[in-house]
Amino acid sequence: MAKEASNGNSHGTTKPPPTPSPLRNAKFFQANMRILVTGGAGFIGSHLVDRLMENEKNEVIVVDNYFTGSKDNLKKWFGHPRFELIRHDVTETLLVEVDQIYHLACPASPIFYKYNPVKTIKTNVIGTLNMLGLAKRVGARILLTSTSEVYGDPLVHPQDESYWGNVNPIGVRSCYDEGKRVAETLMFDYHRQHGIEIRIARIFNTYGPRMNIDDGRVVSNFIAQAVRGEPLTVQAPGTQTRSFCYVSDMVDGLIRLMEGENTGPINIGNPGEFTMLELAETVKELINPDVEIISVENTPDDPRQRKPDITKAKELLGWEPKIKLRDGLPLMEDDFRMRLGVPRNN
Ligand SMILES: NC(=O)c1ccc[n+]([C@@H]2O[C@H](COP(=O)([O-])OP(=O)(O)OC[C@H]3O[C@@H](n4cnc5c(N)ncnc54)[C@H](O)[C@@H]3O)[C@@H](O)[C@H]2O)c1
Ligand SMILES: O=C(O)[C@H]1O[C@H](OP(=O)(O)OP(=O)(O)OC[C@H]2O[C@@H](n3ccc(=O)[nH]c3=O)[C@H](O)[C@@H]2O)[C@H](O)[C@@H](O)[C@@H]1O
Repeated sequence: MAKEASNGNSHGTTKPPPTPSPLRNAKFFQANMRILVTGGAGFIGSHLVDRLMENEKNEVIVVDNYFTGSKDNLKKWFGHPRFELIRHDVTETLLVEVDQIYHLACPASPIFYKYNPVKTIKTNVIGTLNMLGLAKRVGARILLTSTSEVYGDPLVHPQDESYWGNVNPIGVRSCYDEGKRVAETLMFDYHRQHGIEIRIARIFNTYGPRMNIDDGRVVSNFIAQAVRGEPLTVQAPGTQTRSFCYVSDMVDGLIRLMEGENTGPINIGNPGEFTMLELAETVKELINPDVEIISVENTPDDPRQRKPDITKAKELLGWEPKIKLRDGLPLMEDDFRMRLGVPRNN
């Protein structure tokens, strides 16, 4: 029986997890860890798959509907005997036999999650329900990639995991932030009611190679604009802050959370905090000093400040980010220049 450590968030009596498949004790049992990654063709998911595939004991199954992800992100694994890719929408049930589930499937960029808000909420609620049902049937441990958006426009700064948030339930971002809040609730209800082993990561703004060029998120926008020689569009007022985590640090944090004994929720992010104006100035200085910085209209309910308190991640996972923004941006620039076909001048 797997031990489930409490971290103070796991209220009430917890049932033991369901018995894993009898194959686990079979004579010819193959010791590989079968890992499902939903949303594995996306930005963070594909980097996670790369890291999981480095371990020869892992078999990785990706399911994705390619709404914002792309097969291109995974092409180096096509044909690999430990890798499988399935076109599937998580709002439909899925029958696979796995030991762990990293549940990432959900559009993450505001322009994409607002494009079809009803589908976004279905993905968060029905998709998470389906993955929890799968975890229950096969006795798998499941990790949800939740978000700092569960804190809404936070009135507490920096945000620690005990803060319940300040979220507009009927706004244009609600399909995503309220959707993730329900997904977290479902995770804890399955944990308490059915003994499922759960892990919840609250991810703060993550950036790195493979983000969609027209993704709409701020780091990818600014880098694409700087590489193309276009003005950097700072949405007003520009004093709003974010904290940016490089994707390799994020993947490391997610794997530590999955492998550790704490349910979470645990903030995973880089506490270095920047205004959007500071970010634009840094991108301009590092990538293209000739570009202009302009102010453009913002979207409703944009959080005014965001910075993770990562005390819990440090203490419980022994994790903290290693890559500073000034070191991460040039790594992303290389990838964007290659995909945009714009070489460096020097
Ligand atoms: N990148 C960030 O800054 C950030 C911050 C907080 C939380 N997160 C969370 O991390 C996860 C991954 O984010 P990302 O930045 O890699 O985004 P992404 O858009 O690149 O990846 C999401 C993936 O999920 C797939 N997907 C979407 N809906 C699906 C559905 N119904 N069925 C199957 N697949 C579906 C997409 O096609 C895509 O491949 C998301 O759950 C997101 O909410 C990301
Ligand atoms: O980390 C998180 O929890 C969340 O962060 C982001 O949401 P957001 O912070 O709004 O991301 P961006 O769209 O990159 O916006 C960041 C800031 O940059 C500003 N911005 C964006 C784009 C742009 O061109 N210019 C610009 O100034 C926005 O107004 C906002 O204040 C992600 O897109 C969510 O998926 C994720 O869950």
